[in-house]
This record gives sequence, structure tokens and C-alpha cells, in this order.
Amino acid sequence: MARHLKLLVQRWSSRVFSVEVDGAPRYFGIREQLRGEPVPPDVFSEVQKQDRCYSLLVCSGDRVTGDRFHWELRDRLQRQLPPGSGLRSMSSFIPDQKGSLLKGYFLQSRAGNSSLIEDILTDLEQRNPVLVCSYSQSEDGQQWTQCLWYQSEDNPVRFCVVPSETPKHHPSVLNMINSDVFYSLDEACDVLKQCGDIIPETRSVLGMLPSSLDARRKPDFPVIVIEGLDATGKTTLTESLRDSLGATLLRSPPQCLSAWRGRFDREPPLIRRAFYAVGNYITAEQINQEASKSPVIVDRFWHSTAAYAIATAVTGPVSNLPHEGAEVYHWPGDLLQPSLVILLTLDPEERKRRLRSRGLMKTDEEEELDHNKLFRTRVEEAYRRIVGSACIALDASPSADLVLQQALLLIRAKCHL
Ligand SMILES: Nc1ncnc2c1ncn2[C@@H]1O[C@H](COP(=O)(O)OP(=O)(O)OP(=O)(O)O)[C@@H](O)[C@H]1O
Ligand SMILES: Nc1ccn([C@H]2C[C@H](O)[C@@H](COP(=O)(O)O)O2)c(=O)n1
Repeated sequence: MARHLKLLVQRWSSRVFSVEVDGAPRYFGIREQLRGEPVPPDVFSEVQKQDRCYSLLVCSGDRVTGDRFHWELRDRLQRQLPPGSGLRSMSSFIPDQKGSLLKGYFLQSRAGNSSLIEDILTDLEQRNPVLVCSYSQSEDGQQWTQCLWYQSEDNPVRFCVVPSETPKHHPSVLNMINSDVFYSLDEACDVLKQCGDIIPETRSVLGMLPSSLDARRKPDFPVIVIEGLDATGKTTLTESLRDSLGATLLRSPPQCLSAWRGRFDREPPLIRRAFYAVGNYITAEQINQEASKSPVIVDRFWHSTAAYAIATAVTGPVSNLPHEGAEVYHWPGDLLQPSLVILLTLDPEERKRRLRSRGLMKTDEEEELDHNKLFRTRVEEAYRRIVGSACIALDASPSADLVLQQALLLIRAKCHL
């Protein structure tokens, strides 16, 4: 038992804990003993003397089960927690160690609610793959300690909570590849296959995949992808290009997946991104077939899948994105590369005006684009950082006809059409 605890102490104290405060991560660490003067990390600076804090970290060996549990846990906690309780996203990770991220929540309970919250936590920990810790404040309010919930009754191992430096990478970056951004069809299919029993629709989605895919096949005619945030004019431009060039118009996700898209949009990122990744490979096969007969215009492709996934996984300013040149921005080796990718850019106010005048229903991510300037700038910057099939930005603010003329100029210059 003593050896087990020693190991736990060593492993646990190499971790950094991150709590989202006002849309940006704040970090703290834990140590067996304090060295120097205690300084309460800023996560705890606004906690009242009588408040209690808890962390819940999901640690399931199976990532599909773990991600779905993490996704549902927020709703469950929001329903069960007494009014006035604080609930923030939280994670724990070992700096620079890929795959070390554990996701969870940080709770702050008001005085008087502790027994209700503690019943909820005990029940949660007994039935689910979740590790709960509680945090207590010293008498003078200068020091916080963390202890594992299941040990808190008798002889608990207490760790001192200490401030931690901001790590080189945002924690989500550690788990991004093949969790948020898929780098091969096989990886995306593996996730969907694991969901077969819980989401029966995955079988129909996988059934749409062709039996073989050849990313190296060079299309006879140019393949031009049009990218951009919603309401930047992709539909307008792609339809005009189809008519002007006598091209075939395709989109990703492809039409054959439309019936199931809403279902996957309600799933956690791991499953949702796997669905969009598979959609790109189905569109790639359609491109292969059509590009032997005519030029092909594609409304959204891998840039959209990667840029939205990366921008959603990290929080805070653009500087929290994976650095330029990072592996996550590279085009997947097994996915067809377009001849040209045009990124439509638009002033946020004009984009809002177009959204309002169109008045259609928006997805959660589109709502987020509207309300969250930081999210918008992260998506745009992620688009720009993608390499392998880099995009060329085109100002979409002039009239639809002028934008079409500019796009045609670009296509003629780059694709010799
Ligand atoms: N160049 C333009 N000038 C003014 N209005 C435009 C222009 N291009 C498109 N619009 C209008 O802006 C609105 C959004 O355009 P569109 O539907 O083509 O964008 P989108 O990028 O395809 O959006 P989404 O990704 O949400 O489907 C439409 O009402 C469209 O008529
Ligand atoms: N190839 C694609 C296409 C779309 N998405 C995601 C990204 C956004 O959440 C949303 C935008 O699509 P729209 O509403 O404009 O059709 O869909 C993706 O991940 N990959």
C-alpha cells in the first residue's frame, strides 16, 4: 500500500492542472511539500473562505466511452448541482507528453451545499470512470491542499497546491492528433466502428465508403476547393463557378450523409470529427470519379474539418493554437489533394449582415462564431496555417460578380484553365 501511494504521489505531482476562467486556462500544480512561501494559484484567488472546491477528471481506458461520459457529465452536473455552484472546464496533463490529457470539471460549492455535493460526487465516483479530488483551504487562507476524494475520510494523502508556469503548449494540443484532427481514414473509421452499438447510424455512414481509395491518383481536371467561415459566400461562389466553368459541384460532407449529420453534431468532438473526416474521404472518391470528366468545385473540404476542430479544442487567444508548422496542420497523406484552395475572407460586420439577411438556422459552432471573436480568429488563423494544400485568401466583400471574376482569375493563373 505504501509503495502504491508513493507511486501515486510521484505520478500525480508531475501533472499540471488547468481550469478555464473567462475562456482562458489558468494553471496550478501540486507538490508533496512546499518549498518557499505559499502563493495561492489564481484559480483559487476568488474562492470565499467557506467555499469548497472539487475536481473531477475522467480516466476511462476506452476513449469513446470516456469522451461520451465527459460530454454528458456537464449536463448532468448542471442539472444536479445546487444554485450558486460554479462549474468550469478543467484538464490535467503532463507537460509535453502526448496523450497525457485527462478532461474534466472543476466545481466550486457555496457554504451549506457541501453535503448535497458530496453525495453527488460519491455516487459519481462509485459508478463511473472518474477521479474526484477535493481542495481545502488552510486557516489563514494562504494555502490550499488537494486530496483524493476516496481517501479523504481516513489518513488522506494531501498535496500542496502550488502555482504553475504556463506550459509551452495549450493542454488540448497534446491529444489533438487522431482525436480532434484525424490523419488517416483508418483512424477515423476505428472511432466510428467503436460507436456501432451506441449510435446505430454509424453503420450506414461507414457503408457509404468506397471499397478502395487511391489518394495518389492524379485527377485529369482541376479540383478547386472553396473555404471560409459561414456566410462568406461559398454557396454563391461555388454555384457561379460551376456555371462559368461547366464544372461539377460537390460538397463535404457529401449529400449522401445529410440524413445523419445532425445526429453526429450532437456527439462529443471525438465522434463528431471522425464523422466529418470520413465525409471528406467519401467526397474524395466522388471527386476522383467526376474529375475524369470535368473540373470539380468543392464547397468545404479538409481545411474546414481541421480548422474548426483545432479552434474548438483550444481556448483563449490565437497564441494558444498549435504553433505554425506543427504536425496538426499537415494535409493527411491518404487524402486527395486539391489543385487549388481558395479561402473567402470577410469583415466580421459584413459577415453578420449577410447572416442576418439570410436568416437560416445555425449550428452551435456557427453561433459560437457570432458571439466569440476569439473563436472566429482562431478558425481563420488555423485555416491559414494548413500546409500541403495551402489556401489562397480572396477578399469576399465586393459584389458577388466581382468575387466570381477574381476567383476565375486565380483559377486560370493556378490551374491553367
Ligand atoms: N459577394 C456578395 N455580396 C453580398 N452578398 C453576398 C455575396 N455573396 C453572398 N452573399 C449573400 O450572403 C449570404 C450568405 O452567402 P452564402 O450562402 O453563399 O454563404 P456560405 O459561405 O455558403 O454560407 P454557409 O457556409 O453558412 O452555407 C446569402 O444571403 C448570399 O446571397
Ligand atoms: N468538411 C467539413 C465541413 C463542415 N464541417 C463542420 C465545421 C462547422 O462546424 C460546420 C460548418 O458547416 P456548414 O454549416 O457551413 O455547412 O461543419 C467540417 O468539420 N468539415
